[in-house]
Amino acid sequence: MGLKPNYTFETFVVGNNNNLAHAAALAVAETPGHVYNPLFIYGGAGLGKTHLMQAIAHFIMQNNPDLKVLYVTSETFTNELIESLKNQKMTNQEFRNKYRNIDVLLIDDIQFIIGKESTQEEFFHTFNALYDANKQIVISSDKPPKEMETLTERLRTRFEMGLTADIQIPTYETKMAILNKKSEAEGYNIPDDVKDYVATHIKSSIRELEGALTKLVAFSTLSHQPLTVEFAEDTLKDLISPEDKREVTPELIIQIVADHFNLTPEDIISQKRNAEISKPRQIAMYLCRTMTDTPLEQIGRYFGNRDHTTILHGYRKVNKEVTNSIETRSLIEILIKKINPS
Ligand SMILES: Nc1ncnc2c1ncn2[C@@H]1O[C@H](COP(=O)(O)OP(=O)(O)OP(=O)(O)O)[C@@H](O)[C@H]1O
Repeated sequence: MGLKPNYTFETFVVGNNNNLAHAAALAVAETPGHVYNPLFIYGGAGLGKTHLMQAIAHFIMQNNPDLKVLYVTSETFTNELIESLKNQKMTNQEFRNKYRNIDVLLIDDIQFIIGKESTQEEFFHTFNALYDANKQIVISSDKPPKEMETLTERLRTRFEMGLTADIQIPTYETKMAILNKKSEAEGYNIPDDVKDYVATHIKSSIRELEGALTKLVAFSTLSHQPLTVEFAEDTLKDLISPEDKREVTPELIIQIVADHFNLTPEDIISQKRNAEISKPRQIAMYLCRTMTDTPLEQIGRYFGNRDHTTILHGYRKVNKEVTNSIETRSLIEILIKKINPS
């Protein structure tokens, strides 16, 4: 049934992004069919749904070996259903026996069956047969039942009958704990500042977090280079996607421009007209126009409710200087690097 041996509760790091899902999974594993039925776990890609589902399967198989446990992806369920309808490999009766004569059904990535009517229909009957016999059902999905648009109402209400638990994006602390656990398990020796770099820059998926760690260790071993933050920056530049970089906003630009000229953001947005302030202010306006998609009216609001024509004037003035003066050009380049360091 394709279980990964290391997808157990022991290797699963609990953080506040997944503690409800983890507690529910453990409760279900300890007393299948008696607590939350079905248990519906949802969350984004690579956040640990499969790991948790398989941990339930491992736990039950170890502690309750008489129970029949079946873990499948909804893709396998669909493919086997199609085969059975065509009477290939298995008959429809064999299909039903396989999915109904069990004590625990764990079905991963249910979102793949929801667009297909005949599969939904068959799953509906499978669900009812198991549920009526007090058998445990665990389902995972990338979104909660209420957001699954093509799901039939009768399946939606069934999915919501037990407990719905989500897994969120991990916090920095959870990511560090996962990196530590994984390094320990694999015998990696990774400096703390490198782990900190990875945990700070990989934001949305634990799969990517693990991938980054493996890549760093492999590349540093192969190239005989020490594992430093600089090495990590260079090696991981393709993995760190634009959305993982910090967002450039007018506020950030105003802050950085103010810092650069030893001013405060309040100076920049003030009505003061002396050149030491008005010049940096126009540079900030220029950078807001070129580095963000914020409309001029909105930029005006960031600059103490100035009119959009004032912003446009500031932008044009600096733009002209950028074309004509090397100093202004290099100043702008420095500021752009400070705003968007990668
Ligand atoms: N809390 C955690 N502790 C330790 N490892 C974790 C944790 N969460 C996820 N992982 C690891 O991250 C990787 C991705 O997890 P998994 O495959 O379970 O994600 P998923 O949510 O099922 O993703 P998908 O929706 O793409 O199927 C796995 O190697 C898993 O072991």
